[in-house]
Amino acid sequence: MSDIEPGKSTPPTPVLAPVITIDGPSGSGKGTVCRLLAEKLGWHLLDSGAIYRVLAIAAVHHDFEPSDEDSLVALATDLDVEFVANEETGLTHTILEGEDITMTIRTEEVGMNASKIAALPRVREALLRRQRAFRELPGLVADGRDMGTVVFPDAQAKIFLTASAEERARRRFLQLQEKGFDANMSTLVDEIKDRDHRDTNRSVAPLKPAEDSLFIDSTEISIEDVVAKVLQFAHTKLSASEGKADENRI
Ligand SMILES: Nc1ncnc2c1ncn2[C@@H]1O[C@H](COP(=O)(O)OP(=O)(O)OP(=O)(O)O)[C@@H](O)[C@H]1O
Ligand SMILES: Nc1ccn([C@H]2C[C@H](O)[C@@H](COP(=O)(O)O)O2)c(=O)n1
Repeated sequence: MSDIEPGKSTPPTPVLAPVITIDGPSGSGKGTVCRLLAEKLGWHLLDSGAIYRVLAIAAVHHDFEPSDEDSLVALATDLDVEFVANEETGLTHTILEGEDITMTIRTEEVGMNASKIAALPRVREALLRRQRAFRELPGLVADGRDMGTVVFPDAQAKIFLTASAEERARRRFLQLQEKGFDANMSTLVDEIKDRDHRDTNRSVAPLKPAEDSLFIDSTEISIEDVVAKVLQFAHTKLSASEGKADENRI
């Protein structure tokens, strides 16, 4: 027997927004490339690293140890965070428990703490729904470590973006100098390698390329060329997936 009552039409199937994922290690350019891509396409943007960073700051505010999984899961579940776009500055402000933490979330120290709590399986689980809620029409560009492997395994186009540790440290060095901070190249290389090791070797959702991803090494490629490569790949994949959807409809 059919579930549909006579005279009533079939309810429309909800349309899942398309997703482009860019995963990769710290400083490979994911954030920059995702932002440019989202602007070009007019799509939403998920900076998943920012969520782990906010949680790391909240943990310090609440005096929780990075190993206190129960407390961190509770904090992650009810995390009081807002990402507010400022049209004038073009900046997205991060507001945690009413406090603007936009300037503090980008430090290496916060990145390292985020990497530590991100290794806890139940913390990752608690943040899944929050990340998936960013998937809205017309589409989403998602930046992180496990976007293509765990959070959006059905993404239409997956990219793994990397660069040598030395080049990533050099980029971070320039970024810090621009902001007027002191930095030391060899310390930055060590910190980057340390974070890579933790993110790659954790038991849950480790940093690795999804099997169906395009691998780009940006060590010697400009930002503009990386964006062009990603756009070309995404167009091909999105056209193919639209074609498949049409076939299934016939
Ligand atoms: N291909 C590139 N060539 C030169 N500089 C680049 C390239 N890609 C990114 N950069 C620069 O490197 C710095 C780091 O880039 P970005 O913040 O996008 O990296 P990320 O992968 O998002 O890092 P994180 O994961 O730590 O947030 C920025 O200053 C950016 O302008
Ligand atoms: N999808 C993600 C995003 C981030 N993390 C963790 C690991 C990173 O070292 C840290 C900070 O991320 P960044 O802002 O530098 O991209 O957060 C993760 O495990 N999974």
